[in-house]
Amino acid sequence: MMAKLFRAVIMGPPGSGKGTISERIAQSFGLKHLSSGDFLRENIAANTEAGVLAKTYIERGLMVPDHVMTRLLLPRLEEMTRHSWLMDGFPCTLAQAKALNSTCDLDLVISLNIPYETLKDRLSDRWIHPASGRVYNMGFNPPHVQGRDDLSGEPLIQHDNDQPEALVARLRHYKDVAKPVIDLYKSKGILHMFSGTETDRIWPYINSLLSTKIPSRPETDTQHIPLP
Ligand SMILES: Nc1ccn([C@H]2C[C@H](O)[C@@H](COP(=O)(O)OP(=O)(O)OP(=O)(O)O)O2)c(=O)n1
Ligand SMILES: Nc1nc2c(ncn2[C@@H]2O[C@H](COP(=O)(O)OP(=O)(O)O)[C@@H](O)[C@H]2O)c(=O)[nH]1
Repeated sequence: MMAKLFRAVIMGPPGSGKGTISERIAQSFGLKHLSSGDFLRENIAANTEAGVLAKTYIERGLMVPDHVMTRLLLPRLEEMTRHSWLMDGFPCTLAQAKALNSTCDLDLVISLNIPYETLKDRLSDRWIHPASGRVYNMGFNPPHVQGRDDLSGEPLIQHDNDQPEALVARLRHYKDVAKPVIDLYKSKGILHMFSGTETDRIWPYINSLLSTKIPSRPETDTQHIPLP
């Protein structure tokens, strides 16, 4: 018999560790990690209609509008009816949360609450391998060779909007748009908030929460199937 499917969302401001923790969850529990940022970048690279549109916003440092995000993400989730997944970076707004609600029932929402100073330090030190989305931090998880991706050896880059000047505005925006989303999930009784300054100290709590919700690794046999 197939294990019950499990659907979760991870929320948090830029730099809060969504990507890092999502990778740990995917590894430990066999959920598929869906990253809205990676998905946007794939669509931009493939020049899809929605990708071309999304690019015009991202290039200007703006959030992609709700209707573009939902048009991109919801069909993808509908293809995932037989998978357990963890979504990172979507929903960002109440409109996105409502659209997601009409597509599927979430089991759990993780919200990361990390102090501003910590976010600032982490992001100014964040290096990314653009092709894969692999993320490094010069202190926390440095690449084996400085400035190079561990697997491909290709150069790492930094995002301009990870620098402190852009961060204050990004955080303010996150707080404004995330509040009603967090309230919605709180009212549904599925929100779990984690606070702290170190991923390694938060992780054991998330790990034990998920262990109570996902008794055995679901879909261990399908987790390596490439994304549809
Ligand atoms: N629901 C979403 C998710 C993402 N984006 C946009 C804003 C980002 O600039 C871009 C890339 O998404 P990422 O999640 O990869 O962006 P960051 O890495 O900059 O965000 P974070 O720092 O939160 O990981 O897509 C958006 O408009 N709406
Ligand atoms: N110093 C430090 N860096 C961390 C920690 N957790 C994550 N990072 C790094 O902080 C940056 C932001 O993390 P990321 O997972 O990309 O966050 P996201 O923006 O929420 O997806 C990355 O460079 C991570 O490698 C931590 O506990 N300490």
